[in-house]
Amino acid sequence: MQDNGWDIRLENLRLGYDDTVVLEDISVTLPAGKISVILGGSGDGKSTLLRHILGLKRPMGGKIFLGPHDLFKLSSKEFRKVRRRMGVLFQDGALLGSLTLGENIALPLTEHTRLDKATIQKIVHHKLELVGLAQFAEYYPNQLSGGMRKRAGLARAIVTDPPILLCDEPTSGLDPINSAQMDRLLLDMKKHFPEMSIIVVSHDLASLYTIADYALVLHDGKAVYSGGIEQLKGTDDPYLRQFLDRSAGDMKTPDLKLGEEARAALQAWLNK
Ligand SMILES: Nc1ncnc2c1ncn2[C@@H]1O[C@H](COP(=O)(O)OP(=O)(O)OP(=O)(O)O)[C@@H](O)[C@H]1O
Repeated sequence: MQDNGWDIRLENLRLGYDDTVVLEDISVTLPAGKISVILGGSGDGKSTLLRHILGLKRPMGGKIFLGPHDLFKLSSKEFRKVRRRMGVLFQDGALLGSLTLGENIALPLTEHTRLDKATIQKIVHHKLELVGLAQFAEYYPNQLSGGMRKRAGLARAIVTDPPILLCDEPTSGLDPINSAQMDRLLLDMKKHFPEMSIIVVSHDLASLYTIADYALVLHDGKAVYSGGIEQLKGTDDPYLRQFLDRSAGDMKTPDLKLGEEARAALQAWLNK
């Protein structure tokens, strides 16, 4: 299976659940060797798109190509093979509490490969080094901070050197220092794996400006922007501007008055 540079190509995608269409007309290529950030407001379909790219759900229409593979045309054996070539960093790191960090990170290799123990240990150590956790291999997840658990989740996601790395809200729940560290790590991943397609679902605009080469913005069931980050920064599209400037647009706080009578009654009760 050729692993070099898997672009993710979405062709005329229509995604949804039962009779409800969530996203339509999505035709975008998320390029290999770049960090693409998928942005959108709550409920705009980011997780839905991620779920489909992961092959967990079949599109209502259109195609998803991962590198040369037309995801939903593969035989079940090929499908499983392709799935294994996707590293996923889940929001909470998704580590198993009963296993040490080293064992957690080794898991995809012990489960899916016949590599010998010494080789697995070497790979695990290398990945832990990449995320700055080499000395914590024997620790259990509950002995680590949230930021460290996310970094460990990243080490596990890349343990097989996958051509595709999908990260779901990698900075959510992290303080600014840990968020900046995670951004740095994702940039390091790009350097270390120059052909990897790194896809990040995020709400975090600071992180977007730091890590993204490419952005896909979802809104109202459509891709309202797909392209380079520099063009996005300079956009004069009103929705995108509002989104990027985090403004509430022309929404105003309504001028509601409680009314003298109610205010007086409240005051009287407070003074009792
Ligand atoms: N399993 C499901 N069954 C039916 N509808 C769903 C399901 N999951 C999500 N939806 C609907 O699909 C739409 C998009 O949801 P999705 O979770 O993809 O948005 P999101 O952009 O990831 O939101 P958030 O940022 O809040 O996580 C929403 O209207 C949601 O209610």
